[in-house]
Amino acid sequence: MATAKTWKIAREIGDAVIKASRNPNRRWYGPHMAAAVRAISERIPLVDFVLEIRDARIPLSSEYELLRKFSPLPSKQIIVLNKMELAVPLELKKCIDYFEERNYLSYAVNSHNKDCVKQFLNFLQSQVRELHKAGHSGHTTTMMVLGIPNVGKSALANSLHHIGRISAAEKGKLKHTTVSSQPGDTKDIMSLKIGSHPNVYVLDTPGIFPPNLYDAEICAKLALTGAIPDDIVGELKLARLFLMILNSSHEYKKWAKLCKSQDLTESLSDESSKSDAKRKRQYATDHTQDFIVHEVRRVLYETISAFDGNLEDETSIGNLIDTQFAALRTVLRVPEDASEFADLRVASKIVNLYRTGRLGHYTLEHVSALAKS
Ligand SMILES: Nc1nc2c(ncn2[C@@H]2O[C@H](COP(=O)(O)OP(=O)(O)OP(=O)(O)O)[C@@H](O)[C@H]2O)c(=O)[nH]1
Repeated sequence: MATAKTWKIAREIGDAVIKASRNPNRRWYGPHMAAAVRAISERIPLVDFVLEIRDARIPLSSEYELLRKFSPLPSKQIIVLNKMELAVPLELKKCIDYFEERNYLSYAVNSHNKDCVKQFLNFLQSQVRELHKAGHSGHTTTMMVLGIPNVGKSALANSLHHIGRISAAEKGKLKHTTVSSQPGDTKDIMSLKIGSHPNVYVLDTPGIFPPNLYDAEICAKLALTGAIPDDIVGELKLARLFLMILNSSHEYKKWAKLCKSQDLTESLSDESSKSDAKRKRQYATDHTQDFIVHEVRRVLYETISAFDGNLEDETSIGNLIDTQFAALRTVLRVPEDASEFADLRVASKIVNLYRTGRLGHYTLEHVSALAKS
């Protein structure tokens, strides 16, 4: 995953996903996906651009394989590596170079960042101008946003629509396409205007997987990044896989200063100190979440640093993860009486912290692996 190593737990997760995809009661490729594929295939010959959205953490595994099945395809196809802030910056740069060397147009973006979306919009406008110079005669340019579930298609379409250069009257009637942390929530194609003079529209589409998934390692990456519904695998396994990756990476070393600097837990418990009381007010109100993240990082750093087992060995790391789960219960304030579900609650929070980028940057596949394909 983060390295070339394939963990046993990753294979278990991948196998569970493949099994679910073939279970007639669980299959996500149901009638709604078949209908969405039909609707996309009818409209795709009419659009000027395709924006293929991928997850920057898994730039290959999040490929939208179905794209090659549609015909005719517009000549302009852009690979958009979304959630760029969650990936390792150097790996992202290598990935963009990798696509460029193979004559793919690609662009990295964070759909939640206004400046980043503005720059992307400028890039799209330049592509529209190129299209017009090349003889595109229409007054309207249409781009279709495609991708597997949960890669951020709707979030990007919304951000482009909100930031786009459209008239004040139109700004008063802004639309929203559904953004959700659950995969598969976009059900229909929706058109959003992102520019005027000339008019530019994006068509947001439902996320689609191919009917059958085969590769367990790819499926594990899709599950960890949130493309597959969590209940198929269970958050416990996902959290353990993430900790496996974290424990065998160097990311945690960035948190060394958290232990060397003042211990926030101790300082917060010292009610008599005026400055501590001030800090406590700060963290107990608006910054509770920041404080928890700080503490989670500290606990992870300390448990890894104190570990004298083999960080290359899965069974050995498994023991470390057990210790981390126990230590995280306190930090994450999992109530004592919830012991039966305590690990589940810890797991759920760890998965959430990972997916929102608060536990560091992880690119789960590297250009060296891509180069083999
Ligand atoms: N960190 C981060 N999260 C993002 C970004 N873009 C989208 N998200 C989050 O990713 C999740 C999925 O976003 P959506 O826009 O609903 O994804 P989608 O591809 O339209 O999903 P489907 O409806 O399954 O096709 C949501 O929780 C978003 O807030 C991004 O650039 N960075």
